Amino acid sequence: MHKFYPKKELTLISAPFSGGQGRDGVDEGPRHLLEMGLVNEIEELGWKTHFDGHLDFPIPAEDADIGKMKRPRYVSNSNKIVYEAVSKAVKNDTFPLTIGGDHSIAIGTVAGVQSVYPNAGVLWIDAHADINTPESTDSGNLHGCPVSFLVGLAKAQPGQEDVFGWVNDCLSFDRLAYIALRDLDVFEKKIIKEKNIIAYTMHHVDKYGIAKVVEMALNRLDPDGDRPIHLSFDVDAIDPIYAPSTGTPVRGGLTWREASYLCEAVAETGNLVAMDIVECNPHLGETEIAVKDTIAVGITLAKCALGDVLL
Ligand SMILES: NC(=[NH2+])NCCC[C@H](N)C(=O)O
Ligand SMILES: [Mn+2]
Ligand SMILES: [Mn+2]
Repeated sequence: MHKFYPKKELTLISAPFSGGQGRDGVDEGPRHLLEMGLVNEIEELGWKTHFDGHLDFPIPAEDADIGKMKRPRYVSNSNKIVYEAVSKAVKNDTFPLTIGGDHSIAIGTVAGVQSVYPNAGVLWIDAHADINTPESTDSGNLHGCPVSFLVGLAKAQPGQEDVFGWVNDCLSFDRLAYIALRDLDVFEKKIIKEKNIIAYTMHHVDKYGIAKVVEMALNRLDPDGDRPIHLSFDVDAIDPIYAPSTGTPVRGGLTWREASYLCEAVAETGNLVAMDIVECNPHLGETEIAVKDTIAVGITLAKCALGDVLL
């Protein structure tokens, strides 16, 4: 029996949002995941699935940059909607599986889970750390910043409109762990070291193997084995050989099986309470097969995390 969701019910939250970065198409990710049979695959694993349709994110009439931040009001308002959907799902004792959309939507998913499980740990699987602050970001793209809002590093500057004021430092540094990192900005490296954030790069995956890395990450994130775990999975953690259709691909990533194993191992803890699958962009990719592969790996990750076993 599932520790947190004994009814084995799931709410599929579709967040077709692309405002956290500049490339069109990532908002089409959810539609492709659904068309390739995501719901059916989940239900075959015995999860009763609720799906109320795609979330709708109104575009603000006025949305000037704030400092370097692009589309700050759009990102903030949309995340409030994601937050409500996720916290409602958890309160109804249904597993929130959120499909994006770009990774900025994890502001809402993590804050939503934390509102019900304030001791939950977050496993952030990504080539990137997404912990830039509105000051440290080079790109101004908020999908590179969600973690900084969650851990309270991002603060509105004097005289600036505080559009993200509602995200109140819900995550402590010791309840965050990274796996698959390989493309960090200077500030991100500095803050990970300074705050002693649990972080396993691809170097560690090479050195210890994925099984040991997941074990070490979980032991540090959840020393007593009783913490709810939120898995936030950016498909660019996976090598572009397997998942090419994503906005910021980085070579040298997880293999298909390493990514699947990671999800299986998290499922085995029985403590998984929420999952995000983000950054599938069906507009990117050289061929139709490239797009299909990327969507297929997204579906595989969900299945593995929801308890699918090979035999
Ligand atoms: N969720 C992502 N794919 N993030 C990529 C972030 C890239 C870069 N670090 C930035 O701040 O813009
Ligand atoms: Mn990311
Ligand atoms: Mn990434």
